[in-house]
Amino acid sequence: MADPWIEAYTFAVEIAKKAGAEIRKASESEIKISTKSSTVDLVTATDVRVEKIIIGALKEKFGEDVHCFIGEESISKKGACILTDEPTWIIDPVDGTTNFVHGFPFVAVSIAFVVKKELEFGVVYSCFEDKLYKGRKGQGAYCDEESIQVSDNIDINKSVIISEFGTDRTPSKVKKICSTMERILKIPVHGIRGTGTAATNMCMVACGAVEAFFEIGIHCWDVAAGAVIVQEAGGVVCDVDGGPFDLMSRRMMCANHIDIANRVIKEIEIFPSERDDGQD
Ligand SMILES: O=P(O)(O)OC[C@@]1(O)O[C@H](CO)[C@@H](O)[C@@H]1O
Ligand SMILES: [Mg+2]
Repeated sequence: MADPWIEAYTFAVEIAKKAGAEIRKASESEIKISTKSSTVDLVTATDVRVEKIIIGALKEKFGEDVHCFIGEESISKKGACILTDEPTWIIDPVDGTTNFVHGFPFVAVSIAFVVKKELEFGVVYSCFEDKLYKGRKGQGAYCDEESIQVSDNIDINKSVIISEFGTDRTPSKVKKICSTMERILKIPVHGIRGTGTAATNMCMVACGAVEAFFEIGIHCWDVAAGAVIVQEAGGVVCDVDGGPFDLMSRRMMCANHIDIANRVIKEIEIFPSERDDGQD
């Protein structure tokens, strides 16, 4: 049977690179900053413009009303993200906006494609590193054209874990995030890192640079593409309580091996987070 999504996969790689070039060009001019859910949840005109470029190119290529779209900067204006069985693009045009504003060189374009609620493929372009990560269901994961695999280290005491502080400054949440970081450090692990973009963090798991990444408070557009790439690189993706991964839950754990995931999960102090789809 012909591969129905190969053209979409190839085009996603092409448009991610074009979007990355736009981000690099925009970084050379003054960046005007606005805020969203909190004073530290930043958005710029580049986020909005790059998302329009990506969605516009996809609609031109595949037809105006053929696919559905969940984009960070368009959806957030309308509220809940409703994922149907229709072929759907899940897009974060600039993952790591704070980094983009500060010139911290980890900024990713994240494009995922979901069919019948199944992740079909994911593309993450780290545009200042000029590294293109991609993964297709059943067809492996790559960085540029090189096949990538998760780390083979299953000794937690020899692991590096990624997590983030997020953009919610509610004191009770900040306390739980910091306490979780302290508990993980004291396992002990070799270190805790964070690039400031979930998509790139997941690619660090996929290419074996770290053993695990988890975060509560991310959105579907931050992790959809990375989830495919980690799974296709031989890793596991689940909920922060060890249950099945739920794309709309705004929480995620990914790791090179279930034993590492479960060991880190023991230290996570979970706090509630509204779902992307608005369900309870
Ligand atoms: O708003 P952005 O930049 O698209 O994404 C937000 C984000 O970069 O912030 C988190 C850090 O807490 C990341 O995990 C997540 O990807
Ligand atoms: Mg973003």
